[in-house]
Order: sequence, then C-alpha cells, then structure tokens
Amino acid sequence: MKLIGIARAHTNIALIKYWGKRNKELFLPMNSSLSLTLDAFYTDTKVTFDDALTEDSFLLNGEAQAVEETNKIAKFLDLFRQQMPEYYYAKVESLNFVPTAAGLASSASAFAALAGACNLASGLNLPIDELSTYARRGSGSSTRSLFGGFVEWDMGSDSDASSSRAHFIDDASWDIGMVIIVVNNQKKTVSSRLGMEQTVATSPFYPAWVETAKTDLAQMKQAIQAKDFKTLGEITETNGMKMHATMLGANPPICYFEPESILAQQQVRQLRELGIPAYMTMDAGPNVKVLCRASDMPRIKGELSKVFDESRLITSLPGEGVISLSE
Ligand SMILES: O=C(O)C[C@@](O)(CF)CCOP(=O)(O)OP(=O)(O)O
Repeated sequence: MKLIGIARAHTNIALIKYWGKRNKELFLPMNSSLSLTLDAFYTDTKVTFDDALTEDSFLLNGEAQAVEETNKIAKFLDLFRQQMPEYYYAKVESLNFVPTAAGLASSASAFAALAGACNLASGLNLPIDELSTYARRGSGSSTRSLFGGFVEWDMGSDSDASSSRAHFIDDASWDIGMVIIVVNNQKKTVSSRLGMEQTVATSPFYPAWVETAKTDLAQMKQAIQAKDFKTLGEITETNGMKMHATMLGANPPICYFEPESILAQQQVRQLRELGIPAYMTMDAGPNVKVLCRASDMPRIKGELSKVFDESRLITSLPGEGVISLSE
C-alpha cells in the first residue's frame, strides 16, 4: 500500500526577522516576523508512505542524504505519522530550486514543501494555517512559506504552542519585487540555528532587538495596509540591520557580511540617490536582498550590473503559498 503526496513551496525573505527561539523543542520564536514569499526559488517534494519499506529515506536533488539529515526528516514525518492509523516508513524526494544553505532560506521552502506533501500523503489535509504549525517544527522560517505574498508568523502564546502559526497578510500585487545580489552561494559558515542560539545567549543587544522588532512589525503592517512602500522599505532595512547588530555583539561575534556584502549595501544606497526606491535586507549569509518596485527591477539590474556580474543578480516577483502537484 502506497500513500503519495507531492507539493511545491516557495522560499520567503523576512522583512521583520525571526532571530531567536524562546522554546527550541517547539520552535517558538521570541518575536513575530513578517516575510515576502518569492516566486523565483522553490522546492518540489514527493512523499511516499509505503508499507513495503523498512526504513525512511531522503533524496535531495537525486542524492541520498546522510543519516543525520534523514533522521531530521524522519522526526518531522513522525509529526504526521502519529496522527495516522498505521505506521508507514517513507521515501522523501526533494528537488531544491534554491542555492542550498546559502542564506537564501533554502530550509524555508524545503520544510514547507515537505509539510505540504505529508499533509496530502497522510490524508490529514489540514487547513494551511494549522499545517504551518507542523512546518514550524522543521524550520521556523518555513512557517511563512505556507502562504504567498506578505505573510506574518505570529509568535503565539506559551500556553498554546499551536497558536504560533502563519497567516496571510497581503498578496503583494502592488508592484512589489526583490532583486537578490548573490555575493556567495557556498554553504554558509554559521547556521542560522546556531547563530540565533549564540546571539540569544550572549548578546547584550538582544533584548532591545526583541522590543524594537515588535514595534517594527506593527508599523510595517500599517505600511502594507496603506501601500506605503517607502515606510515598508525603511523598516525592512533598519530591522534587518538591527538583527545583524545583535550578532556583532554576541560572544564570539557573528558576522555574515563579506566585503562584497558591504559593496552591495552601498550600491543600494546609491540607487536611492538616483531616486529609485530600493531597500536592502540580509539574512544568515552574505547575500543582499533588495526590496523594490517590480517595475524598477530592469533599471536596478542595469545599475547593479555595473558592479556585479548579471549572473549574480536574480529578480523575483512575489510568490504563492504551498500548492499540491500531481505525478
Ligand atoms: O528568515 C528569517 O526570519 C531570518 C533568518 O533567515 C536569518 F536571518 C532566520 C532563519 O532561521 P531558520 O533557518 O528558520 O532557523 P530554524 O528555525 O532554527 O530552522
């Protein structure tokens, strides 16, 4: 007996960052976050629960993954298996259309697609916001990839972990785009999981980050409501830099900036001097994401290609939430 589910989920880039857990086991964050789902990067995942299998297996881009990775997936599958009448081992096959682990939030689309595929294969067919509480247990940022456009991941309450879930904010269909400057697409040095753990534990700036992130989020939601792109961009840029400031104060300090990250930041400021509304944000990697008007992307690429090779400039429109695919 085989139970099959196939899903696609797109990655997302946080505009109000998730950086720190209040509960590691349940992936409960210290603050709520807000992101933009991107159309350009996604993961397709097929899950086959099969009573003929005697162990779980995980193929990523056609390559069998090491035991550690497979065990992580197996633990995630158990979230669904414990709700199924029979226990089945599973074969998981993922195709990542995202440079893996390069600060391009590949874990976000991966666990969102896996949650989507499990939701179908298991027959649970949970509503998407409830499904996001499962994705959250794979990787916090994947919670937000269950929906498209602008998405909020509500931090939830300590008394009810399932209240920590994502919900749709806005479809971002008002001339919104993002240009990604790929400074370095190699595996990053410090994982976001370790980076945030170290920051929470040792950075004196961390408490201030949590407080200001709350006000940033409230103001950003008002800006989205009012389609006030300038305020949306300014909060995006300051919130991301405040997150990196907390890391610089960690012990030992964590710095994801490479020299060309700084160069990219300067180029974004130059775009604004040219009168182009463009705002940058960075995650747990050296790459720089430029939040901009979709209609300005060609001009922005033209300006940035004076400094960065075109092959390192990726444009993206807003993406949709998790969808089911057929064989
Ligand atoms: O995406 C954001 O809000 C900001 C970050 O990308 C970093 F800048 C955090 C991503 O953390 P994630 O990989 O989800 O951690 P996990 O829950 O330990 O798996």
